[in-house]
Amino acid sequence: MEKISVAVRFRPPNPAAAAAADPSPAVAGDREWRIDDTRVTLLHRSAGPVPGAAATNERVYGTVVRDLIGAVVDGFNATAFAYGQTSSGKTFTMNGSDADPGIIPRAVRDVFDAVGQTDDREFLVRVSYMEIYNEDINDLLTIEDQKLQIKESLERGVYVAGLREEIVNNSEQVFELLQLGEANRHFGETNMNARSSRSHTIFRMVIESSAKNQIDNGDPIRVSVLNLVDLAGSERNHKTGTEGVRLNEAGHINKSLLMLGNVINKLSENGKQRGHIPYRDSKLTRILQPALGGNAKTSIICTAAPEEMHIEETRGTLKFASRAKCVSNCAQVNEMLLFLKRQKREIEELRKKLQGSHSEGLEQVVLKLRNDMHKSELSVIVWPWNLKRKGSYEMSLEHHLIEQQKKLDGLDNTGMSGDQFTDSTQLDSLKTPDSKYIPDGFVARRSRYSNDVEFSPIPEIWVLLQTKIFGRA
Ligand SMILES: Nc1ncnc2c1ncn2[C@@H]1O[C@H](COP(=O)(O)OP(=O)(O)OP(=O)(O)O)[C@@H](O)[C@H]1O
Repeated sequence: MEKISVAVRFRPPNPAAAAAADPSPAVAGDREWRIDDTRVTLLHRSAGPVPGAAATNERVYGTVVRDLIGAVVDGFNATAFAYGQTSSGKTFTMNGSDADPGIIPRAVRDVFDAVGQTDDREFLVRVSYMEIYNEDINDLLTIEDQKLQIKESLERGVYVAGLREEIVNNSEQVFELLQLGEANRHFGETNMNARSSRSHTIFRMVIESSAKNQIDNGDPIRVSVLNLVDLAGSERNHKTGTEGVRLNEAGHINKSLLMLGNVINKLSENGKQRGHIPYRDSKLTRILQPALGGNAKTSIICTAAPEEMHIEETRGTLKFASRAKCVSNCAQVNEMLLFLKRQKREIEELRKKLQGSHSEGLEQVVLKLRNDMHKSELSVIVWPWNLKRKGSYEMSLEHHLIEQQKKLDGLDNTGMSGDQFTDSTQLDSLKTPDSKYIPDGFVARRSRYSNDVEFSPIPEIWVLLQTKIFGRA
């Protein structure tokens, strides 16, 4: 069991947004936050200067995210997300600027650095990028608004059906995809933020790996998922001045954040008292379920605005931080030994049959093996990996299969019932590693999920023990 890591970050004062939200002259108020290493208190100005070193994205990343990346490459699931009121710096924290890149670009580079430095394993990395906008899930890597559905299966756990996943080999490819996703993402102007996120975004990297030259021994494949999440910010309509479309968006944003708060509250309660955890109350909590009390290492960066006028929102954010740091997760390396062994055995069987057989029984053998592969969801899940790993061997094997299929098609179609045989689309899917056929999520062993939470008291919200708090410059 491992507690969720929480950092609190105060952005620098933002006079423009503050003035828009409160046109009175005393924009910053008479009081200021005093920020020590693990403590935040509101003081009158007369109490003296506000301490706190400038918090760069580099520092935030190094404190609560960098370690997650090593863990993901080792096979653990991990999630990092930014939470806080509107204009408090969530997007700045996740995306950053050219001068100070945020968590996402830093994580992407570190993933590929770690992959490059791991000499004894081979890797396959896929990425996806989605947003939850007005409770609809959109794929940011495609142009249309697809309104994707959340599904659940024993093999995959909770996943988003139809989400595009791209195989990537280096950071630059990922940055191109991120750029595409950013262009499709919903932003809008409010009084408090000229470029306010109107949706929650989830950038995901799926990392598969296997020990080099060990496939014959049936070594396990590791599949882990890294989620980097930029939440939309809670907002008060009288401050943001929203109406019409923006008001409707704000309603959805606030509601889903409330649901997230409810899940965190429940998880932070005593195990015996907390009862049902309402993950299903919003798409956000459903998708983040493994990160909240489940099989993942999780870090949360709570962002806050320093102006006194935002005291209530900051208080709410600190309260959320206090609760979140009491939640325990149960992260384990995700390995898939049995499935790999089974697939390997099938392929070996096929290869031997194809080598030794010149009889008409060959067709039946091919049918059976194809049917077995079709039935095995996991063989689809590891398909891109296998294609990469065994390269030309498997491609030639497939080519052989397709040739056999064509022959059979020409000879006798009547023997191929729908559930027994693959159609031409499925044939194509086996022929090329088209991302359309790559499953969306990872394979979760649900028995490994645990909602157990260690019980510890919620501290005073002004005293966030062991929480790293970053002050302003
Ligand atoms: N630590 C920081 N250093 C410098 N500028 C910052 C920092 N944090 C935020 N800003 C600036 O403050 C403004 C608001 O930040 P940002 O858009 O990241 O807020 P947000 O929390 O994502 O808001 P929303 O919920 O409305 O999307 C931006 O102009 C951003 O560049």
